[in-house]
Amino acid sequence: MFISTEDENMSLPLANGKVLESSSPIGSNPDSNDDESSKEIPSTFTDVNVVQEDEKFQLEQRILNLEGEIASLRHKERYLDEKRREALNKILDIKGCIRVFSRVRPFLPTDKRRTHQPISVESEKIVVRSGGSRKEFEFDKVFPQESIQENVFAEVEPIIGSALDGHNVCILAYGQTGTGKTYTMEGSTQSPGIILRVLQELFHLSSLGSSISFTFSISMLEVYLGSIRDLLAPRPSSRKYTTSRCNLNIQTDPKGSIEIDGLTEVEISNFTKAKWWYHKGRRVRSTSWTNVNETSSRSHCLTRISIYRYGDALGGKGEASKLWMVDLGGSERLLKTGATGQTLDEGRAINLSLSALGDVIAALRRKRAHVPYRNSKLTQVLKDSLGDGSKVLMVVHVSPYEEDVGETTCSCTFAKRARAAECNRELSEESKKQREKRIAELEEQRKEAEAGCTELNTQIQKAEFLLSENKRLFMRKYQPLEDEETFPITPKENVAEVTVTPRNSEKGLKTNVTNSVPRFMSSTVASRIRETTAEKEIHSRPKSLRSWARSSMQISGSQSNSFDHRFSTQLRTSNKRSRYSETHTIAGDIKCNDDSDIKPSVLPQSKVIAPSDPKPKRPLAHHRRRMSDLL
Ligand SMILES: Nc1ncnc2c1ncn2[C@@H]1O[C@H](COP(=O)(O)OP(=O)(O)OP(=O)(O)O)[C@@H](O)[C@H]1O
Repeated sequence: MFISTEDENMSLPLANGKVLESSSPIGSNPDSNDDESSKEIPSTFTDVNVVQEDEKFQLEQRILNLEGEIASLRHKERYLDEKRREALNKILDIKGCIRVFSRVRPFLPTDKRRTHQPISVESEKIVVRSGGSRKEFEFDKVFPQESIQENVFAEVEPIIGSALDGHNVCILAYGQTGTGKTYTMEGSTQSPGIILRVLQELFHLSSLGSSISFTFSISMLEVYLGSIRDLLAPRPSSRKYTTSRCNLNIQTDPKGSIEIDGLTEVEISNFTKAKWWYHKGRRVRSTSWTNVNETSSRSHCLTRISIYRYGDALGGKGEASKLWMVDLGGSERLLKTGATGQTLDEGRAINLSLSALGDVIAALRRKRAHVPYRNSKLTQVLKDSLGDGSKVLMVVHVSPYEEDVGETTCSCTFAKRARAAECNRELSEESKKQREKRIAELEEQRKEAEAGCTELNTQIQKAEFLLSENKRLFMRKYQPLEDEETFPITPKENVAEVTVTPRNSEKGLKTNVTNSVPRFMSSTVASRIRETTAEKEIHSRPKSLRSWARSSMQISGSQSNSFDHRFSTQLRTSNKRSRYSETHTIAGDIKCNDDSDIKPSVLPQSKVIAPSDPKPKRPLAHHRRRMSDLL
């Protein structure tokens, strides 16, 4: 509501919606013709000034209250989110940090060898019968032949939440060659496998209302004959191909985090782009024909999704985690596969690294002081995603055929080594029941906390909307001239703009902004502490994460979601500009038609490239060859 003063014809908001009816000066005599009185400042002005001051104060107060309310809601949200994460973590810990599933491949329509089936499935057990002997192998979950991709994914799904919560996660497909590892991980067009479903779920979960924002990026590599190859590097036609794609080095930072030198990393902003990049990478993977599988994978194919979390709910801190999805090369009896020459070498290399993986997992399970990661490239790459605090899920694939009983037994024995110590097998029936009860309780707690977080998030969004409206009103009324140019950008947004300017100028600009603003706009003690802590963390952080974390720290200073969005856009645009030349060089001849995905931070040891035209091109098949080619 506004009133007009007779003399100045200026509009002013009335506090608490009250209307000042009279246009005559309050407290003065309207009939008086006293000349002196006309020389004095009319009391109307004084009253109007008082009203104006009062309104200004009230508006400021309202803004401060809203800020307080938002801070308190965020605090509650953080608490509930912590509870949710704790409950999920406990559930996964009870279930085992290394979980092992088994999937039995169905008979294929093309196969006639169905005479006698040596494998049977009994509640989470695989029973292998051969030559009068009977062996039982217990798993956390067994998928019989008739299982479909959805059944498998339903069991994988909870671990995705863990990855989003900041844990490193590793999903591995293990098994004899031709038993369906690639089918499980990659699937077909009609029945997509774990990788695409995980990607879809990541985008889905991250889009649900939360104060935490996520960015994802994808990298793909294969461990081939003991060396690491970048599957998303520029095309083979590029001159840089040989040097950039092959034999990458593995680096460990002081905190034990693993980074691969020069590995291409692409920011994926949506599922379609993620899918496109994944298909691009997998087409380059080395495959070959063997007696056992027409398109046998000759390497271990690793897909890494790097997850970056940031937002106020994390108290201004940014976090990064990795989600590895690994289609291991098939363990094989070299005689049986009919491999010779290079294919034989590939088979040997695969077997050696699988055995190294088995040793690592067994050492972790037994909590040995020494874990032999260094014995293969595969285990070196996965080092920080197999050990402490990580969640590992292995799907062991077995063949339904009689003649594969030997390999099936080997695979199941491998799985037995890998299973967590606290697996069901060692528990009595009573303990199992208690364990299930505890899991149900925790699941209940997790759901409650999750619902609470969603509710709080809605409240925060409402309060943030009111806050931004009140701030706009304040700016319009009381700072119209000096802020005309920047309006409707709030002071926080000004701070955000500072993040994209060189670090040297940051302080000065921040100080200026702070000095010229009303008290609700200057940082509170809490926010200053938060910023200082975040800054300290950034400087103690590995170099690779700093640039990103710095941005996220300042993002956390924002107070509205819409602002977060605008800020990210600004940041991206800025990063895009500053890295354009780098992107261009690295991407080589990869065509960029949408550079909005350029990663907001650069892991210095990795190449970051802009996405290409999302129209899949002809398979590159550079390493693809058939046995016939070798003869
Ligand atoms: N659950 C399944 N349902 C239908 N077909 C399957 C299933 N599992 C595997 N197959 C089929 O079996 C064949 C071999 O599977 P796949 O290539 O996935 O095996 P693999 O274990 O990855 O082999 P390798 O280790 O040699 O790469 C493929 O034709 C695949 O489509």
